[in-house]
Amino acid sequence: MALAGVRVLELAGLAPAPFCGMILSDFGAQVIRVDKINSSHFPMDTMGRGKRSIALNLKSLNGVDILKSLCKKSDVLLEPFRHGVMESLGLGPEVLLSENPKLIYARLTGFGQSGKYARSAGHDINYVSLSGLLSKLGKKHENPVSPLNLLADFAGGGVICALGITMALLERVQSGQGQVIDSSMVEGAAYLGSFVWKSQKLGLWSRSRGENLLDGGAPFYCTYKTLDGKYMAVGALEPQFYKELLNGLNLDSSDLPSQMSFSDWPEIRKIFTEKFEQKTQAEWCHIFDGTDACVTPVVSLNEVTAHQHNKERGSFIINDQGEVSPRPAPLLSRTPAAPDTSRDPFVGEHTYEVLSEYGFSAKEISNFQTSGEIACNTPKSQL
Ligand SMILES: CCCCCCCCCCCC[C@H](C)C(=O)SCCNC(=O)CCNC(=O)[C@H](O)C(C)(C)COP(=O)(O)OP(=O)(O)OC[C@H]1O[C@@H](n2cnc3c(N)ncnc32)[C@H](O)[C@@H]1OP(=O)(O)O
Repeated sequence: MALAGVRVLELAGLAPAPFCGMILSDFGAQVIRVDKINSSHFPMDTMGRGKRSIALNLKSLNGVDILKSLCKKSDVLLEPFRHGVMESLGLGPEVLLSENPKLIYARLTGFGQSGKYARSAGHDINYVSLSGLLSKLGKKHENPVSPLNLLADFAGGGVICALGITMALLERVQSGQGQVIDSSMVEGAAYLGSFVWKSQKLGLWSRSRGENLLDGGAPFYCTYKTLDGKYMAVGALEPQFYKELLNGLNLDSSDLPSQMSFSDWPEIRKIFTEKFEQKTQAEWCHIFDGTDACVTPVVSLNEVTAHQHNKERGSFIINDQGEVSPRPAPLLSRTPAAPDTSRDPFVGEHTYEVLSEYGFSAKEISNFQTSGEIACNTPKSQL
């Protein structure tokens, strides 16, 4: 796998850093999640795939020293706390990079390491709001709506941070040096939205929220309800594809206003709405599948594995517990990801194993455990 041999320490966090760690693990890195000793055995991290867990009390001097020892032999440290937390633990970048100049120290936060909000709490919706993008999301005359917590937490956070880490790993091959990655979800989300800024001159966003080409305003770029209460997604932007949409709907373009006449969009939408309500989703799929009309079914999470296209590509995987999840993307031809199919680790399940691997003696580990600086949980004790 592409990241085989890369050793990552991921300090346990909420959603973005666990996803970043899971990406690295899916593509072959050895990821050790560092949990608190008093966490529940069942971690909040639902993205522990392929990771091992150690439970370490970072509020103790020995706990900090253990983490420092692990960092000396690691390639990447991924930390998810607000600015200042690592410094107050004595684990700031200056300290860890002076001990291991090759370490890549990735800091995945909402607001970044500087600026007015750097020490403030926040969540995805706050980061997307500050990025400018939330102002563009939602329906006409309604409040902005956040698209689940996908945009900042996962796209602008987990994925962008993983990109930063892989770029830093690549650069390190030449320079032999690590570096600090300041991955702000506000900036990551905004960066993903570069098209929104850079396409303003095309007039794509000149109207109010929900009235533009790609924000639900256009009747040929939105969803429609079908006879059986399901939905179809329509993305027939270009005239040649729009023509195919009209063909499928059995409409004659000469009976309709022009595609790009903004003022006629409500009328066109009404006609399309009435049409789509006349057939079931399966019937529409039968009509549109294999055409260039850019019309697809809105598939639910439960239906996703059964869809023929996804099936043919094996786009979703099932783990040993029968849980469905997306297969890691993208597909690398020679060194594809090979996601682990076993269950996620319990908190502290691998403390003993990992500390032994990193050179601690059985006696030291036992002493740390007795003094509450680490916790070792065995799978047996969880049953
Ligand atoms: C009814 C309950 C409802 C809860 C439901 C929860 C469901 C979750 C579902 C996922 C939701 C995802 C949502 C939408 C998100 O947006 S997640 C993204 C959140 N934001 C970020 O990750 C950005 C960066 N992080 C942060 O800003 C903050 O960590 C936070 C998320 C606001 C949380 O703040 P807070 O809990 O105060 O933590 P921090 O200030 O970061 O400090 C962490 C404290 O924990 C300590 N700590 C850490 N590891 C250890 C350890 N191993 N051992 C001992 N202590 C440890 C740190 O030292 C620090 O302690 P202290 O400085 O506070 O004393």
